[in-house]
Amino acid sequence: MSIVTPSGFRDVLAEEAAAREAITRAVQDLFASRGYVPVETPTLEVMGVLEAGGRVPATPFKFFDSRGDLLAMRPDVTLQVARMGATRLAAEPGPLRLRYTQRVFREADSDAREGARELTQMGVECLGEEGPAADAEIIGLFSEALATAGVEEFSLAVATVAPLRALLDRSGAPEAWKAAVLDAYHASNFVELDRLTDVADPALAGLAAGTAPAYAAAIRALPRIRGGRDAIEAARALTAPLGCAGGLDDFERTYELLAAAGDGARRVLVDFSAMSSFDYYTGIVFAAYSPRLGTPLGSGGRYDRLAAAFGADRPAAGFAFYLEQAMAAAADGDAPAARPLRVAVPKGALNADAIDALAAAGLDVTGLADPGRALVVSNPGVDYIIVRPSDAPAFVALGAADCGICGKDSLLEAAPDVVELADLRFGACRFVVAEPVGAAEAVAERYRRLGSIRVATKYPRITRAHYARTGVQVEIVYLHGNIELAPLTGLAERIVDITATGTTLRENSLEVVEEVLGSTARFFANPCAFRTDDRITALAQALADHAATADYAPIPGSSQPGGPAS
Ligand SMILES: Nc1ncnc2c1ncn2[C@@H]1O[C@H](COP(=O)(O)OP(=O)(O)OP(=O)(O)O)[C@@H](O)[C@H]1O
Ligand SMILES: O=P(O)(O)OC[C@H]1O[C@H](OP(=O)(O)OP(=O)(O)O)[C@H](O)[C@@H]1O
Repeated sequence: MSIVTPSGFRDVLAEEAAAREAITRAVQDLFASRGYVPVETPTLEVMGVLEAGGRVPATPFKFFDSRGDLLAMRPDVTLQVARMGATRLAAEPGPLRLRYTQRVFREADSDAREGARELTQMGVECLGEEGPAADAEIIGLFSEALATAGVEEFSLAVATVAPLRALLDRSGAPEAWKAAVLDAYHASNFVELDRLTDVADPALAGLAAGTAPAYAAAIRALPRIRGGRDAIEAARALTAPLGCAGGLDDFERTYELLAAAGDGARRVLVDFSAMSSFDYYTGIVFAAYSPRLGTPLGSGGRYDRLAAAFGADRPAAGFAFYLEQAMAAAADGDAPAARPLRVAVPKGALNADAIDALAAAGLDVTGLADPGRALVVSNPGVDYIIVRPSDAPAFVALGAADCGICGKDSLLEAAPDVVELADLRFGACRFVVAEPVGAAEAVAERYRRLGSIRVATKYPRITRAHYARTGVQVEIVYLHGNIELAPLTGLAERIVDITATGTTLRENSLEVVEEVLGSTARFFANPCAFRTDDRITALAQALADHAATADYAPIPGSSQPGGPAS
């Protein structure tokens, strides 16, 4: 027997437990003073209830009970409160102001780190109220709660989903295109959003058929709008001519109420990219970011239609934040505002072009091309962190770097929570499936006989996704390099690997049997850094401007110069 806690779970000892208790009491007292009453929700929820809300956060613990119901340990409390409001509280006239402190169970944030799987959420839900005053109450209370928890430095990125929903509804676009746009929004993938909204591109012929170009252009521009009241004006100027500005008047009124409350406006940043990973929100959405942390403190929004999914129509809004995140953000340390921008720079094949691009974007790259054995190069205003390209996503997602550069292949493989900001167009290569020349019959025979083929790769996630799409059974052999060796030595029948010139395949008598995807280098940022540090947006723009004029080789075999990955 191993005498340890399960992965991602831990004991909390007295000193920390006392601090947690004090913060919890202070925050719950604040909620109580505003008329919120306590509720508790069950640890387990029927999976179908969680799924009724749309996208659910990954929950690591799902199982069938003795009655055959599929249950999950709650990954979120809002869905449960909406269910409660639509069932046992359905007859209560309301408005209902509910507060809670609950443990939630989540899959660790990334493959790169085995994080906590049990976290403490504190939050409120207000059922039965709507309009700007109700929205301002919730956002203002969120700000006060974080301050009460000891978080001094944070910003609240606030938006409304109303204009995006209206643009999508009126765009005339096929459902598949709308779903792809929402996915790009949810993933904070500006590069993919730009690709999808380039509806004149023949490559999108089927997916975007019938999409009105003016709506596509507005959908592309909207998430780039951020600022104060001027940002609301800009969103109105963009969407009103298309009849999609509904909801912005209320949003502006909410902003005014927050501004009148003083503290609110100092913290609030209007940012139309601030779409949460949940898609049940119908009006305001917001998330709190600390410049000290790589992941948000918490988030919330208005979800008027969620209760309807459970059979009762009732407007609702709320928020929740993580106690553990608030305590980490409140910890002492250097004020990050004054620190240099930390950029993860790939060594290897992408290094020289990355340095040229950063120099063209105006950064001081002195010493970066020849750092010797140094792994960090510090110049005025910027620290370069020299990483293996496949590690760049982890450094940025976990907040050790503010932003970075690596191939789209490395991003797809790591699937990190980052904001993909620019296609830098260098490092063009393509992923292919290859096998020894003349082996086709033997591979087909093996598949007939055994029902699967062995595929060697350095990219198991990309490979698994490709075969899931094509419906072929494979056994993945994970290698770290010289993948071409696998079929030559009998370790596997095929490989999934990068090719650029095709020389390596040719010299090892391998031929391409399928195309998987194309890849170019990307500039990407930590979501918190992106929303708290303006230098990142400026750098992304400068890098994109440079990429637009630079003369890079296109993705081999692609008609689009430096074209995007699929
Ligand atoms: N032959 C190639 N031509 C063009 N681009 C390439 C080629 N091979 C790789 N790339 C691109 O350059 C990136 C870095 O490649 P490099 O060979 O430096 O990485 P690596 O040594 O394999 O590092 P890691 O093991 O961290 O992935 C790849 O992720 C891909 O985006
Ligand atoms: O089509 P080509 O221009 O010949 O390029 C293809 C080669 O480049 C990459 O290897 P890399 O240099 O990254 O080494 P690795 O095998 O160690 O990953 C890839 O894995 C191929 O081996």
